[in-house]
Amino acid sequence: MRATVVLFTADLRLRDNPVLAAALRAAEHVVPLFVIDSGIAGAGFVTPARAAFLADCLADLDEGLRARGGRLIVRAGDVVRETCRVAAETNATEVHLASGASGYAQRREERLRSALTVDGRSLRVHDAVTTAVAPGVLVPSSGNSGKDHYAVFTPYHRRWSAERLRPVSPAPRRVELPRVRSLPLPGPGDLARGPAPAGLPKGGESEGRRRLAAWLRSGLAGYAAAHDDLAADATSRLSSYLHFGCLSPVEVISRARRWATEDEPHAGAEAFVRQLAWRDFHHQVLAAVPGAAHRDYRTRHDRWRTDPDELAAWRAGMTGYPVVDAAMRQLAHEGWMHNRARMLVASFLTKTLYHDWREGAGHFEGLLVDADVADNRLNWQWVAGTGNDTRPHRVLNPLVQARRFDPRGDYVRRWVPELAALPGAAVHTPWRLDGPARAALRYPAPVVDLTEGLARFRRARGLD
Ligand SMILES: Cc1cc2nc3c(=O)[nH]c(=O)nc-3n(C[C@H](O)[C@H](O)[C@H](O)COP(=O)(O)OP(=O)(O)OC[C@H]3O[C@@H](n4cnc5c(N)ncnc54)[C@H](O)[C@@H]3O)c2cc1C
Repeated sequence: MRATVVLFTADLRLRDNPVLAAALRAAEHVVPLFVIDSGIAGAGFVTPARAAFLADCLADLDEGLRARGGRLIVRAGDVVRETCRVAAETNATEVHLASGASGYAQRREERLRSALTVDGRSLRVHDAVTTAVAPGVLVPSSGNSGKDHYAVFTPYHRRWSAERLRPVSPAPRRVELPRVRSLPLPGPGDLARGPAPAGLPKGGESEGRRRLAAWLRSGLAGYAAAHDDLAADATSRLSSYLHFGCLSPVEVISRARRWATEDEPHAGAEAFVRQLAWRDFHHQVLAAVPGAAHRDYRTRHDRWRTDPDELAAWRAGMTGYPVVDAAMRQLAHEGWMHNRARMLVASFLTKTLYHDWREGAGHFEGLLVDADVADNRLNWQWVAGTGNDTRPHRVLNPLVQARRFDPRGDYVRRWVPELAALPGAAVHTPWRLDGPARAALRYPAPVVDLTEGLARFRRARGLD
């Protein structure tokens, strides 16, 4: 019987997975393979939070495959060597893989293609698996964008919105496997050392689908009005499920759009789908400019400050600016942070303190479950003004942001217990308390004066 291999990467799902569907069409026997990739672990990308989430994803995928007559085959080591080995052991003629945007994913694809060709096998790469619209599909005809990608979101979004998405496909009924050796399914401790954050969500396709259904039922309607409200926690929290591919972006978008037309055109669905366009936007930028993971996309000739104490205070949520500290503590506790909070802590680090965006991106990657090279690195660059923001020098004032997006102070009180007794918006300005009340809080004084920070940034960028 003919066999083919599916190499699962950032597409850990059975439903609406074009990679798996194509492999099943191509051969009677399919080997669903996951390689615990020494290259990814070696790059420090498998943190305790992501290891715990990934272990859940693999267990759920295995369960789904077993219910269909198969199971997940697990190997460990160099991803190319192990994949070729499995293909040889099972006499597979083809390997199927989802395309990826990062430099690592692009190199993996090239290496795999050459190694398989040497063995007389072929690699089939599938697009629109990890993104809704594949990088390179939408290319600007002219203007202030790159040649092979859009550098500005608004025109990209216009084209993206008009794009017809492929139809959503169901999970396969049966997956038949040839005889093949597998390692046991890894637990979190086999993938990374150290404890995962206490507030970590469960990973996997089943959990992702439960959350998507609940979100469409009772979250989406209020999204446009409430998504920026820090205390309301009114966003989908689907990012980690999308990052690991437990959910298909095509399916999420299609269901949100269908929900909107059933319930008449809806601002909530539109605003939500727009955020998913941002995701594709960053992926197409990174696919065209993989070096933007490490280098300025648009240099501003910054000579970033280094101050280890300031950086440590920012990381620990001890800057003396309550909304910044609340967000940094939420990150440490949950492995997730609200988008508005990500923007304001990133602006605080890169503009008010004027530290290198790579410091912040690296810290986020150490803790975020949804940490994604494209979304993390390019959002950091967007906020730092070295990326695709059309207003690269804007600075978010944490006090103004706090009053606007946490007007009653509930978000801060939830995450900064030292300040829990301060009422209403007074929680945002603890430095205004008189001496003894202030000292009793055991909460640090601000690490920087906002006016001075702003002036320093403007001087550094040559704006004054
Ligand atoms: C400095 C910084 C770093 C970030 N790092 C990441 C990251 O590593 N991984 C990641 O998935 N997102 C990242 N984001 C984007 C965004 O903050 C998260 O996707 C969002 O907070 C996830 O919560 P949610 O699923 O509830 O989002 P929702 O508001 O429900 O949005 C729905 C989905 O749209 C996508 N999305 C939303 N906003 C953005 C955005 N600005 N850019 C790209 N995609 C977006 C996500 O997939 C998200 O799940 C970052 C943003 C900033 C400012």
